Amino acid sequence: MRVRFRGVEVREALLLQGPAGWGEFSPFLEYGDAEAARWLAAALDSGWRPPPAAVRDVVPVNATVPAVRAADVAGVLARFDGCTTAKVKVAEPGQSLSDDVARVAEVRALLGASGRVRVDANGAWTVDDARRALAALAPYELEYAEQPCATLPELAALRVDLARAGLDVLVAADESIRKAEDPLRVAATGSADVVVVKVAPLGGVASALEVAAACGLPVVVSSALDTSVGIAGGVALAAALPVLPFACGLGTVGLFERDVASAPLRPSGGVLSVSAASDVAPDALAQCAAPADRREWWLDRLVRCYDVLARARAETR
Ligand SMILES: O=C(O)CCC(=O)c1ccccc1C(=O)O
Ligand SMILES: [Mg+2]
Repeated sequence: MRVRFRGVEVREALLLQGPAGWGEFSPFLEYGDAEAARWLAAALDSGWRPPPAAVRDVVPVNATVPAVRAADVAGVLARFDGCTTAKVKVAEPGQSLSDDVARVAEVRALLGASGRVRVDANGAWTVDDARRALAALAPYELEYAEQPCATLPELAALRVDLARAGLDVLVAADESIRKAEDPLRVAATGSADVVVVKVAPLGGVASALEVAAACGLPVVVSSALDTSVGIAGGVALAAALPVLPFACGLGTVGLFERDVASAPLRPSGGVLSVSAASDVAPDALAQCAAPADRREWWLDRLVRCYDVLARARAETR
């Protein structure tokens, strides 16, 4: 990583190659096998099943701004060519609301009035914190706040509070979709206006497409900090959605120092092209190769997660 992002400084991924292409298995290191197994289902889906039919040629992409100092915002935005929407991380542990306000103000100043700015608190705020923070951020006209609070009842309560306070900011659900037993509860309980849909944690493009359709809410496709292999899955999902009202969080290859593809899937002119082939390049792969002990760790994890999937499939038979 160029900049530390959600505590990650080195991003690790296991890539596998199937008859339909490459697949990425890169659950975060702290995830247990049950959660990581869904990411494996996505990798297998990508390697063994062709993507769904695309209904668009390009996918608009947002810049992703980690919880950096305001002075470092320009350098981050420069890595997202032509992106006029930015997602800004807020509520970082150890930082204060004034850090968030300064970072968001800088993003708004650099994007100008026609840019779109959203924030992501990763569930760190209470309902009161969120109302206070979103009031302080109101001058910067946010398009939405992603996972402002952790739970569905809090998100639902916040939506009511924001409306009462005349604060006109949409609430988006991310963790409440990707880490939930039942991702459809977000929509069913009126807990969000927008849903963030990620291919890997939802078990693949086909199942993410089903979740998106069943939610019946506007969808933003976002990355899980994937290599170009995983990003290609996000692009396939975004390309297949009947409507795509927001820029997608698929520009994150720009946060990496290196990537595994010959032509890394980084946005140009604010978009990713749906047809852009991104072949895994042997020399790029070699440059990203993990040390032997990490390789062993990932292969063990792969075997354990495959076992989780195989057992789940045997049960449903
Ligand atoms: O949405 C984006 O702009 C990029 C993706 C992103 O923020 C992300 C990437 C990996 C893990 C968690 C998150 C997140 O949205 O919280
Ligand atoms: Mg998020």
